[in-house]
Amino acid sequence: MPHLIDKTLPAFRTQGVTKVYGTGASTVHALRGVDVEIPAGELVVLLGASGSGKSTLLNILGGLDRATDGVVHFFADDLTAMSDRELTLYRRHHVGFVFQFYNLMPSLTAYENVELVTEIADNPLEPAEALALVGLEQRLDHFPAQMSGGEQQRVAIARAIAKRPTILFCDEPTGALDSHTGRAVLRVLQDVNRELGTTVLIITHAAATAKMADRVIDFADGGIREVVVNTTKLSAEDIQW
Ligand SMILES: Nc1ncnc2c1ncn2[C@@H]1O[C@H](COP(=O)(O)OP(=O)(O)OP(=O)(O)O)[C@@H](O)[C@H]1O
Repeated sequence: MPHLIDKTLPAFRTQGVTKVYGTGASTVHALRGVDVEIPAGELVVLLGASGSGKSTLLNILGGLDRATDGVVHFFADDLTAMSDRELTLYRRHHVGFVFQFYNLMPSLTAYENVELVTEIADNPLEPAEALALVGLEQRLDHFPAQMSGGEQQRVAIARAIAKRPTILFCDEPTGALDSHTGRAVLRVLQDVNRELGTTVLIITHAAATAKMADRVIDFADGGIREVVVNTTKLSAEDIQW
């Protein structure tokens, strides 16, 4: 699989992406023909009611799942034409994930949790450097149980960015956090986008998060209801919810 990235192309272009789960009476049409472009380098927020298809699209863009129909381009590469092996390489080289629950190894320190990834990546950040980027340079030797929820989520972000992904996907990254801590986590995601140039996609139920985005994609019933391109953006600390 070629890994040359043509910066003149959008990071993602989808055409007619559908996803159908199940068969017969239990069929669910999770995506009903999604056409969307995500320019490289943007911070994009996906909003929409529960069950509207946001996570399904994120999982398809992230190579965790496959579309039932339609085409997904990642720069010049067609993800929908890739073998399972190629999709694994795509995830390994280009994609970082952050989820609502941090999924850290409880028996490993913050440093060791990040090191698990850097040991198998090409040209990674040093674990200490990744942890410093999320403001945890003082917590390298702490175990998850010794850290707050917001700190654990920042370790999870450090782990995701340590392999220098092209894209960082975040599914409800502040869902388990109070608004003050959530803002600190959003600030880190904003810094990753600005300082590393990583394209960042955030799914959230906190609609105010849209104010820090370059682009807001509003989902409804398996499709895109509206895409708004913001002319001005707020800093994460100025967001209220
Ligand atoms: N593995 C699966 N098997 C069957 N149905 C599924 C599966 N995953 C998702 N669905 C269904 O697909 C639809 C879209 O789900 P999805 O998780 O993408 O929505 P969402 O917008 O991310 O929701 P939420 O905000 O609650 O996370 C829902 O009706 C859901 O029940």
